Amino acid sequence: MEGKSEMIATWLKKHRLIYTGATRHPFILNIRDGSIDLSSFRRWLAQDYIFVRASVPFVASILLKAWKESDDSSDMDLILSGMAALNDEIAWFKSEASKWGVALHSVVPHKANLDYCRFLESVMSPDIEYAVAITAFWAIEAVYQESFAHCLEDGSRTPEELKETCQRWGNTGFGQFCRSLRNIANRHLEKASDDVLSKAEVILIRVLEHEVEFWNMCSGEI
Ligand SMILES: Cc1ncc(CN)c(N)n1
Repeated sequence: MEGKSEMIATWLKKHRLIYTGATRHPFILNIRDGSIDLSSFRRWLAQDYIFVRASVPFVASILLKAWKESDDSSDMDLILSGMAALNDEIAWFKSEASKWGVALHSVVPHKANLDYCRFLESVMSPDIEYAVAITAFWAIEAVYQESFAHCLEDGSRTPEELKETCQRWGNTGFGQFCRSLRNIANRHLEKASDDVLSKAEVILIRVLEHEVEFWNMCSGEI
């Protein structure tokens, strides 16, 4: 096995194609170039609300794993701040939905969303090691950070009414949060057995696949 000190960088190089597929999906490129169909945006808003609610027990399970398995108490502080961010996110979705005329209580989850939520639930199992689960958490957050930050870069023509959404995940504070998660994941992967490393690599690929399917669903492609 090659050097274990920056496993995430090694895997991102190896799986660059799917990573780019998740972070530069047409749904995001259409926000960035201003051609997004607003019915796709509404679909995203409704479906992502369901996903964010399912993320709460997922992040809680990681908090529990950190408490049991981590040698560094600052891991818990970071994960707890991620929980607090989810609380804000849920409130934001509610107010954004009322702005866009989306009735959140009557949203039916699409298959890609159900599959992704089911996957989250599988990672909550106590059998899944902390290093594996934190790798999944990092990947889930990093895809949104990289995607929405791209919509705010110089040269983007993101519609004014979508800029707040892009800021939510594309801001530098969230970027720092993702870097800290990545550092924690790397630190635990460095000490992990080859068996755990293989599981973490597979989980990373699964997250990226689910993210692509999620964007496809929002674009109305499935
Ligand atoms: C599908 C998806 N992936 C990631 C995130 C960022 N928490 C999200 N809100 N939704």
